[in-house]
Amino acid sequence: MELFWHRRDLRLADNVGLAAAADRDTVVPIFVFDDDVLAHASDVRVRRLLDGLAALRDEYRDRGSDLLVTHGDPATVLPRVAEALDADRVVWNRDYSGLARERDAGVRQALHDAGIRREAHHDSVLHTPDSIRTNAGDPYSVYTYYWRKWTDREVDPPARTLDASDLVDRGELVDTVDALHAAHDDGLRADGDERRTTDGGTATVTPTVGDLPTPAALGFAEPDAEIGPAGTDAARERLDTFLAHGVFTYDDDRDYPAREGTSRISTFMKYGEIGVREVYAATERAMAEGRSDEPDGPSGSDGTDGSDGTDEMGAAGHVEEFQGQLAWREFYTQVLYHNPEVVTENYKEYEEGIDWRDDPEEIAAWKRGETGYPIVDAGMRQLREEAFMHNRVRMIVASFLTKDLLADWRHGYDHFREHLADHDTANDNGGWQWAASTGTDAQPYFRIFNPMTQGERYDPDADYITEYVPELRGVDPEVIHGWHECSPTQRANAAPEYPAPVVDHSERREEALAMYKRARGEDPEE
Ligand SMILES: Cc1cc2nc3c(=O)[nH]c(=O)nc-3n(C[C@H](O)[C@H](O)[C@H](O)COP(=O)(O)OP(=O)(O)OC[C@H]3O[C@@H](n4cnc5c(N)ncnc54)[C@H](O)[C@@H]3O)c2cc1C
Repeated sequence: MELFWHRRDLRLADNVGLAAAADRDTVVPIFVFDDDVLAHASDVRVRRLLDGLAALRDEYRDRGSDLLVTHGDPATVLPRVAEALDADRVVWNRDYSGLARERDAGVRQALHDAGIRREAHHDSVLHTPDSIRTNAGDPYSVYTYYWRKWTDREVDPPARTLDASDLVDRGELVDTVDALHAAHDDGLRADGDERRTTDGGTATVTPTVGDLPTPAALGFAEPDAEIGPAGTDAARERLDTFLAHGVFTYDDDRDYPAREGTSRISTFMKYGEIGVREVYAATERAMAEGRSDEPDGPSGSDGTDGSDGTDEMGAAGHVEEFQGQLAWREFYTQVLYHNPEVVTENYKEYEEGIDWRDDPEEIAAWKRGETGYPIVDAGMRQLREEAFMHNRVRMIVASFLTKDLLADWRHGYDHFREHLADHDTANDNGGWQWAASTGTDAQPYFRIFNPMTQGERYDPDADYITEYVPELRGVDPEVIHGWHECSPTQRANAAPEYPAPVVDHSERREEALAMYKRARGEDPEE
């Protein structure tokens, strides 16, 4: 029997490590609540994780098995459980952040010391972080070049889905765990301290069969945000709906937050409830179907003339654009893998360092969604309400924090980390450093989003804005997009509850340029 350690791969389909274990022997799956990981978690993400685990456990139960659940240091728990179950091997899928790699090295060592075989697989990306490098052998720091190689590579098909015959029967699991508990109680009588975790907590090291803790038991509260459904079925439903319709207009719609123009699969991907090979294979099928549906035969990003009613890009081109987002995810994964310090440090250093203004009141107004810049406030409120924010709006609010409020990107990253259900260290950090002009392939420092024109262009009827900012409902979109130019009386007449802009964009733009010039060691007056 093999013990499979689930982490960010809460699924039985297209799970490389799980399938490899099942190809050799029957499998017992386990999830370990690790205090070191929980120390970086948030109410939103703990709730979402528990929902994902419940869906995973139900899939095991549907197959006559169950998920073992325990709490403690994996380096202590896993050898102990593996020994108790007499498992031949402990198997997991790799995680690429610095913290995860440190933890995994500790677990590998502990298993080695206990004489237990162990095996780690690449699973969460199509192409491993080390596999795509420049011709000189360096990791890529510019996405466009990375993408060219990424898109040329062969892709593995989805790994097989486990069925009941791959799994240890639930009854057997219950008996084994009962025996473990009995042995544990003997141990408790012997030394009285067996149930304590390495950091002195009160975790139950001995696993339960499928019992999930409440957020409170893990030290977290129920979040206020409405978090969407979890699990592989929900992920597939979302993806299928998107690939049947939205993907064929992806490049036209993806920047408009009021349209359902993107897949919204990021949270499922974050928890690994759908495998990336499965997603990719589905996009390839959509691409083939899109091509065959086009009246004049295949077309792509090389272009049709649009005269036949298809848009210029062609259906396949839209699908390829969507695949490009999967490549962004892998691009940022390899950035984090090769530069684990970016979690707290600028990727791109400025000679003199950036002298951020960091005004606490302005940052607080940004967090509350009360900056008086409607598109920014709508995004910040969507984040609190849905634990999600549209990509275009993430870029706008990130630019606003760093280049209008002149606040360090780390304030924004921490806030997103707390509130986003799809928070992914690599993507979140990559997005923030891009916006702050400190990252790989970054937005040049002199390119500064104008929040009013962004709102006007991407939410012309203010549908997105008024969905999340009720104070502006019923106000003419022109007034909304011109809010910064309105007089106090006009504002009081149109939407008395909505605040005036906290800063003047034009002034702050100049200050931002000067701040970055100083950071570059240049004279801001020149
Ligand atoms: C400041 C900032 C912070 C961000 N934080 C995160 C984060 O914590 N987690 C996260 O998954 N994405 C993050 N993104 C990227 C992007 O905003 C989200 O992936 C996207 O909005 C998710 O919606 P979707 O699934 O509908 O995307 P779609 O447009 O349907 O894209 C499909 C998938 O591709 C990936 N993807 C799309 N855009 C990007 C991107 N720019 N970078 C990396 N991967 C991408 C995601 O896995 C996404 O689910 C951030 C972007 C910015 C600017």
